[in-house]
Amino acid sequence: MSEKILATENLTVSFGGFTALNQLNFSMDVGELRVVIGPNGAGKTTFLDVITGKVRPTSGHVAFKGNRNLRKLSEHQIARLGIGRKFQTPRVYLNLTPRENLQLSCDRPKAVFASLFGTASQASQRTVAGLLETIGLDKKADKAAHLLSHGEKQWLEIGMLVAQSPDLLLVDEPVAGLTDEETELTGKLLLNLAESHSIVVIEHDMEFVRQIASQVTVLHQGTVLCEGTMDEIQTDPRVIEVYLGETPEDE
Ligand SMILES: Nc1ncnc2c1ncn2[C@@H]1O[C@H](COP(=O)(O)OP(=O)(O)OP(=O)(O)O)[C@@H](O)[C@H]1O
Repeated sequence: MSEKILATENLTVSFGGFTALNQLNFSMDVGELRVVIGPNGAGKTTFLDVITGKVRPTSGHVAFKGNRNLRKLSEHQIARLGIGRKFQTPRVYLNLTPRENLQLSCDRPKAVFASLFGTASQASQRTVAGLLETIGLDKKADKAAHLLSHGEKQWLEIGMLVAQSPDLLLVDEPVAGLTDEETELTGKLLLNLAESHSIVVIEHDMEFVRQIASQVTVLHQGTVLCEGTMDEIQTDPRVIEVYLGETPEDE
């Protein structure tokens, strides 16, 4: 049996009387890139919130690398176990350069001191140089981050997450507000990272989902409606019905 990086078991989250996640069972293998889609309010963000410890499950479990005891851990402790999350809006230090942002993310908090005093180790300098190339910002490495486009800031933040060597990357709507060209480059970046990371991507842009996804999970009313390849889910009558009789591209 293949090793699971992430598994949820009958995961339920209720906010007062409202059930945002309802007995959700989900699992993915180590090294997998999984895209999670679903109509507005399906529970996608809550799903990420409960994995990262921001929201506590009302019942059920989240297991990360086989560890079912996440419930007792703080958000910070869960992050340190190896889960990195990319929020929709980039959170980079705008007055620092991409190189400095990445240096700060490598091996915190030691790197804060090292990068402030210009003494980053050769190993961390090499890691940063490699990351700058991976995220396509090597030519803009030493310009202030506020001069970057929205897409470039998104890539920088993805690079900052990768600098912390997470085992699992959670990426929430990475192409919202990006140009078509930036969207395509983001897809290439995620596919490149997927060669060495396990990644969950939440996304609405169906063309982008088709570009990156081999396996798609459709959430609806807090539970898994179906899973499969993009071709399988796009022709699944349940998915078509959930998207109110429209094709998922219209979402
Ligand atoms: N803290 C909260 N208190 C009450 N209800 C909440 C809370 N957080 C989320 N919800 C509700 O839970 C449901 C699922 O929300 P969630 O944000 O997870 O959906 P989503 O699939 O990410 O939607 P979208 O695509 O619109 O971002 C929504 O109806 C939302 O209003």
